Amino acid sequence: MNRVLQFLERGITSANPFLMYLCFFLFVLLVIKFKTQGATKYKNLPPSPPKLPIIGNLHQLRGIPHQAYRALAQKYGPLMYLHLGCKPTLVVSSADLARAVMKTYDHVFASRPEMMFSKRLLYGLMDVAFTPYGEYWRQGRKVCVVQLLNAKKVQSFQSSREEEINLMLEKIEHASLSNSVVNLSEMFTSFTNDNVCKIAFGRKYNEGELAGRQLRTILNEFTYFLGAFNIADFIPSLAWVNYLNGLNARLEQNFSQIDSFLDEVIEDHIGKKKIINDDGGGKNEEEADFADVMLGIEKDASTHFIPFARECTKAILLDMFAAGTDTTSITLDWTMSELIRHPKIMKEVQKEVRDIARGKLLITENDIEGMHYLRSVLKEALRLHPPLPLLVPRESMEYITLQGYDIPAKTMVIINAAAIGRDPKYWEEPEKFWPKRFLKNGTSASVDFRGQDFQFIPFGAGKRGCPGITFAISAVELALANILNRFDWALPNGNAKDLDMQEGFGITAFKNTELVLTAKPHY
Ligand code: HEM
Repeated sequence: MNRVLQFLERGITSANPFLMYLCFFLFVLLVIKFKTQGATKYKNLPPSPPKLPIIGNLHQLRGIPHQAYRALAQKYGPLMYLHLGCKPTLVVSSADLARAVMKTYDHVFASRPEMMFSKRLLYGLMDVAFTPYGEYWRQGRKVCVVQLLNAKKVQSFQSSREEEINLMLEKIEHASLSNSVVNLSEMFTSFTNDNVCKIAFGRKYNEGELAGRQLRTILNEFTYFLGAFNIADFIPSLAWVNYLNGLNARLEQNFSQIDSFLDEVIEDHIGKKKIINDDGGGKNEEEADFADVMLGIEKDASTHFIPFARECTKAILLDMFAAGTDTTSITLDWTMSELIRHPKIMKEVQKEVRDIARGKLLITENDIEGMHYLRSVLKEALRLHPPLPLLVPRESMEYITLQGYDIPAKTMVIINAAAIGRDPKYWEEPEKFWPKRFLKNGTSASVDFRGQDFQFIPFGAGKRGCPGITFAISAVELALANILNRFDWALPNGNAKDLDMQEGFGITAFKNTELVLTAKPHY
């Protein structure tokens, strides 16, 4: 969010002198308005750093947001009240407070703030992840869980997952036999995209190099907008800057590309005429994928409290894609990066995997059951590198007091899962990659990520907690076990300790540079 100043600067300097004067005039008006505003009616707000007129605390958020919030929390405490422009924001940075927000007062904090870019791209927030709390959210989430994300469903996708893993292994083998390096980041992205596409849309939508690249570019742009800093959300009177710097045009272009893609998916499904009812009562239940189910619901509105329109179908399909692909491939990226930097741990986990595989070329899900060390490695990577370090922002639905402080209704709530995952109060040697902490007799043996242990919340918790945990974990474990079983991995050149571990800037904490390795077949 330190981008706010650069952003304004870019928008303003690219304009003509008249616009610069207009801008200055508006700024003066805004300062006067700010100065003359009555004092807030809440006197006992949580601690807050000093703020500036108009931008509030935005200027204090330099660099990667979760790191900036963590640095501020070290000074102002785990419950901090910021003004991000005009948006009052509560930043939570301790496990106890996260429990208060996501468990004790979950019913108060279960909504999401409205952000303009998400609203435009998600058909007016007709999705699940960004939609406000209410009956529409409840029903949308239920459909996703019942039709796609519950344990039984996830298990039924096993063969599809294994097929995709096999294809990834073949690609890696091909690269290794031709002495080429393997761009693992790219492999993980296409594996997770294909896995979700096949299960949710019935087929892959990236066949052919060009189509694949185009789809990925469109989706990258989409994810960028979901996490982009939008001046209009925080200083609405400066919304016009987005016209000047071209952001609005880019947004519209992205929306129209995504909409065309979803039209194609839907046309394919209507063409196949295998629409079923969401209660599973239709004829071709066996063949039906998630898109079919959504279209069935659209047709059969009588089964629902709120009728689903075409926009709802599109938004929810998009949600599954957006929520389920990047997060999963980022997890794989960081896990392999940590293993490369820790060769001893890499050897230990490979030994466990290979002892269980006993020469099998394709590990199946049944084999994973006994791989406790592999699971600890994955947990440790999620602890140090939660793919959504600030989860997805929440919003309070009514006034409440927290630890004696006033929290007004409609306060945006940011939970710093990344900072909590490294809090020395809960973690021994918190900065160290040490998977054994999660093993039997380890210091965090009983700690899990399913939303009961608030020091470890990479998937969030409570009503808005991630419903895709089982879907994600089954793909990640299977992919990891197989690539560790089949290949020995190394950096093409250089010392593993020098591997770039910088994070990129966005809603997801992706690795700033791609992970490129050499793979040597083990068998
Ligand atoms: C490693 C992979 C994943 C991670 C780390 C992750 C993490 C998260 C987090 C932190 C949230 C917000 C939780 C909160 O506000 O308390 C979330 C929400 C959500 N996730 Fe995931 N997720 C992953 C994979 C998936 C997958 C595979 C799907 C579906 C295919 C999915 C679907 C969703 C949905 C629909 C929501 C919104 C829930 C709501 O607002 O009610 N996620 N996820």
